[in-house]
Amino acid sequence: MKQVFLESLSLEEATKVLFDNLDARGLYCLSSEIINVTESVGRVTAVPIFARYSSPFYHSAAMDGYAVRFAETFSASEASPCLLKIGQDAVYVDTGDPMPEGFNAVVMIEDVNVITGQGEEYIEIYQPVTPYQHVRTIGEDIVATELIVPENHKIRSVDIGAMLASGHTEVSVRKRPLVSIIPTGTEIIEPDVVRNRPPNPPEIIEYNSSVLSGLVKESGAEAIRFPIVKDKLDEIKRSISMAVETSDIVLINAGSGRGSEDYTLTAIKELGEVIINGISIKPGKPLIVGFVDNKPVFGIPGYPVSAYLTFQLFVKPVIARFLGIAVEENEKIKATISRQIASPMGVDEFIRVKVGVVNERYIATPVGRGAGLLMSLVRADGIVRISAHTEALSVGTQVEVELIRQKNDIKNTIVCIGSHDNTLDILANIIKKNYPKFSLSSAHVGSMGGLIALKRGEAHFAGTHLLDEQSGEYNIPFVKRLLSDKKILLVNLAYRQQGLLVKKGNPKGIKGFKDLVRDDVIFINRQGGSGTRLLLDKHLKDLGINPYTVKGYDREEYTHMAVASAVLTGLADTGLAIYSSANALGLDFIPVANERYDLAIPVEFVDTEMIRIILKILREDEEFKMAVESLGGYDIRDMGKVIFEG
Ligand SMILES: Nc1nc2c(c(=O)[nH]1)N[C@H]1C(S)=C(S)[C@@H](COP(=O)(O)OP(=O)(O)OC[C@H]3O[C@@H](n4cnc5c(N)ncnc54)[C@H](O)[C@@H]3O)O[C@H]1N2
Ligand code: MOO
Repeated sequence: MKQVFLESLSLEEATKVLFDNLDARGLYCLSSEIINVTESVGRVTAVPIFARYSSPFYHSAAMDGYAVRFAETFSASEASPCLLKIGQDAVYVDTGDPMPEGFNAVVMIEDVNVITGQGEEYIEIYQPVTPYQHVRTIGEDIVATELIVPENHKIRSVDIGAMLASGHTEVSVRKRPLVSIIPTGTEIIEPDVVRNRPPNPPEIIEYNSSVLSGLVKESGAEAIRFPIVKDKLDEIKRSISMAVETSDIVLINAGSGRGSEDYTLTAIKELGEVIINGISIKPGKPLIVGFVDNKPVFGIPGYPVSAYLTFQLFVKPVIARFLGIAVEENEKIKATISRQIASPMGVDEFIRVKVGVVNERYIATPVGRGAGLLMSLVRADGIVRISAHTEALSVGTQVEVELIRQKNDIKNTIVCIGSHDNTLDILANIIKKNYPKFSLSSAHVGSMGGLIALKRGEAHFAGTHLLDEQSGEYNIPFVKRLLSDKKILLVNLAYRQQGLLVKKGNPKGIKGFKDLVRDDVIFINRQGGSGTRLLLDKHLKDLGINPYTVKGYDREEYTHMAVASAVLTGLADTGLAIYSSANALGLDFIPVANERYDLAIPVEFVDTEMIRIILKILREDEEFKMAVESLGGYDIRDMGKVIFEG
């Protein structure tokens, strides 16, 4: 059965519908269970915990020394010390010892002088002792009956200590919600299958259920992963029925769309009731929510980012409700957006961003937007919500970013915006390995985009390889022109070979740029403003080729690897990219130019720890040099050398 309509609710409407339904169905906190206090970290108390005993529960010595009766020391002074007989008027105690009966103060061992006379030992005290000096009195820490932690409190290690100290060995906690996760899809295979063979089309390695399981555990619940279910209505219904019997919440992953093999909606409808069928958010639009046997059942969309977001927005709050706690919110910061983002009206869009601190401003750079791009989440530092009423965010707009990484990590992120080069990944790894406090974030917007980012103060450095048509000189003319108001240091990273990538064996017999106009040759281009694009345009111009006679000239990719991948998968016959990308994917390479790739660094940053680390690696790190050379196609003779300063 094909279902075409999505009655999309807004995020707020959908949230209200869900929680109203939970209210109406009487679904609040789960019941409780008794567990050992020692195993209770992370659990949520179901009752308030009051101290059974005081701590300490007897007066005890707080210091090593002598227990005394303070009244006997009133007259003590330097000139006439008070003499107390050990064993009678002074009793030796160690820290923590119960105070001997009748004694009410302790003098530290370093403040007395022990003297011997007539076979007896005495201590000399030089000043009066105050009542209960250096004595931990009963209940100093915890007084019997006092509240240790309230109900609905997430237990931390220190709480465990206080519960034990006050006489509790067991604690009543909320049951962990059991969340069943059912991956669906005829094309989905268990990850183990690819241990011994590569995956074949149309297979997809199943990973969403593991991501969701992790999120479930992080939210304080327990995950039960069901076996993969094929796209068959009966099988899906059977799994849901089993799941609702044993769990509190059910997640069905994929099949929430409206394709011919998407059965989630029908399955929930036939077993129970659907309350939400689509929401106006992106990604995550096809979310389905229903109830089967009074248990919430979520149809989580198949695309990984959609799955992640709908979990965070809808499932996590339900887990929190079942646990009786408030949803833990991530920290939010204000940041300046470094790239224009258009967003459809009427839809709340969630953009993943990288965040860095440049010149004491938070800068947010969007990463890939597709709902299928799991790496956009792996790379992201935060998420920006673009409201349904906003059509576009222009460069420089202040936005609120919900952080999904620690603020401190973000402060120690070295921000590189500019041209893409595979060595930047190696650099990122060496930085993390040798200087774990720091990390490198590189956004690939092309050489020109990188220089513009430096101009706007949005990056610590930019990778650039811009060939000036007139002078034949790399980078310097562009830095002078675009960054005339800034002092810039150009430091060489490497010389690298650019060339045409073709499938192994060069099936179309491509020899050079002249072949790009052939009818049977489809090209894949790089985005405007990238150095590679300028290189192509210069060569086409020199050869008198009109770019629009090149088929595929208007299809743009953002990285060398994306070009290589387009050639490998047959989306294009050829594209211009660096040798290492051909090498990485086993493509043939027709060299056309040897270009200089430099790092443009604003002089104001040269003395920062971040840039000192980068320069040190370029100049001294043998491991880095070897790794770059092993990529192939790089000449590192000038690596780390200052090419220009001005
Ligand atoms: N004609 C339309 N097509 C689609 C629409 C639409 O409105 N009209 N919406 C798109 C959106 S938005 C989403 S999101 C997806 C929803 O897809 P489903 O929930 O039906 O999921 P599938 O199509 O079965 O799978 C999509 C995709 O997700 C990956 N996947 C699925 N399960 C797993 C898993 N367990 N582990 C890893 N990856 C998984 C896989 O790449 C699937 O290809 O529909 C769009 N289509
Ligand atoms: O809305 Mo879908 O969830 O973008 O991927």
